[in-house]
Amino acid sequence: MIELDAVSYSYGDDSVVENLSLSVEPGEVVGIIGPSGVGKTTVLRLLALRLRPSAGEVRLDGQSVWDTDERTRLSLRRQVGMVAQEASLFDATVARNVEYGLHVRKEWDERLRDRLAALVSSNGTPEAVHDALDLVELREKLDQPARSLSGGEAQRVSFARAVAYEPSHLLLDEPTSDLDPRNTGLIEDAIRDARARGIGVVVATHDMHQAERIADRVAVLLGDGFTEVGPTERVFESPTDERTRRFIDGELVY
Ligand SMILES: Nc1ncnc2c1ncn2[C@@H]1O[C@H](COP(=O)(O)OP(=O)(O)OP(=O)(O)O)[C@@H](O)[C@H]1O
Repeated sequence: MIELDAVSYSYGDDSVVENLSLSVEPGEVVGIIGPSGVGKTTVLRLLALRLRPSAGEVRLDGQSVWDTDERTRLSLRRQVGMVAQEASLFDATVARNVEYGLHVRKEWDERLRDRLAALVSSNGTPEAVHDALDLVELREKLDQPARSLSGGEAQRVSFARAVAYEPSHLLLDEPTSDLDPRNTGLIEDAIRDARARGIGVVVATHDMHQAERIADRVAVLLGDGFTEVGPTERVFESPTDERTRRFIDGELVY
């Protein structure tokens, strides 16, 4: 479980979020919804253990991440996968791109090296790569150069790369913002599959309908903090906070 406990963050003197608390359990999808520029990416980077909060505590499985030494923190960080808003694939095949996540782990983790050796299938591509590409329905593109993919396919490969090394948590920043309905549906299905595998998923989105479709719980980020965190249906149907209600009803314009 990842927990933010009364966390604040500032870029220089500019405070972005204050006193945020949120926990993400294995096997649940949490939606972070809020208008553009409110700080959703910042919250994801705090959850990804990449930004050190200016106040408060970030814990992974009960361990206070910023109170450990750097080596421990790096190993904790490798348990958390993050997919940025823009797909950033390198100029190689789809399979090599997905394998990349495995190699990063492999360098640092001897146990995974052994496991990978056992998993390599007959054509030399680790089974985890096939499996991850199946999740986004792109196995047939294994040998295709990544540069030849459509935008939607590239997003799906980025997703596959992040799940390939089986993170305990997966953080997705606007995963479908530029995608057509079919690619959006495929990514949303892959999110549900990741949840079924026990991964704790966080999706930052300004698309409230998407949050309604896929999130078990939502955290509504307005101003410098969460106005409300709770089960999706309850928050959408009967928000307890007046600002949440106005945001959901489209009355709050940013
Ligand atoms: N590296 C940075 N240095 C200074 N300010 C930053 C930096 N990154 C983000 N900000 C500012 O912090 C605020 C929150 O940004 P953030 O990217 O977290 O918002 P967001 O909700 O993810 O936005 P969007 O939905 O448009 O991606 C913005 O005002 C942004 O300009």
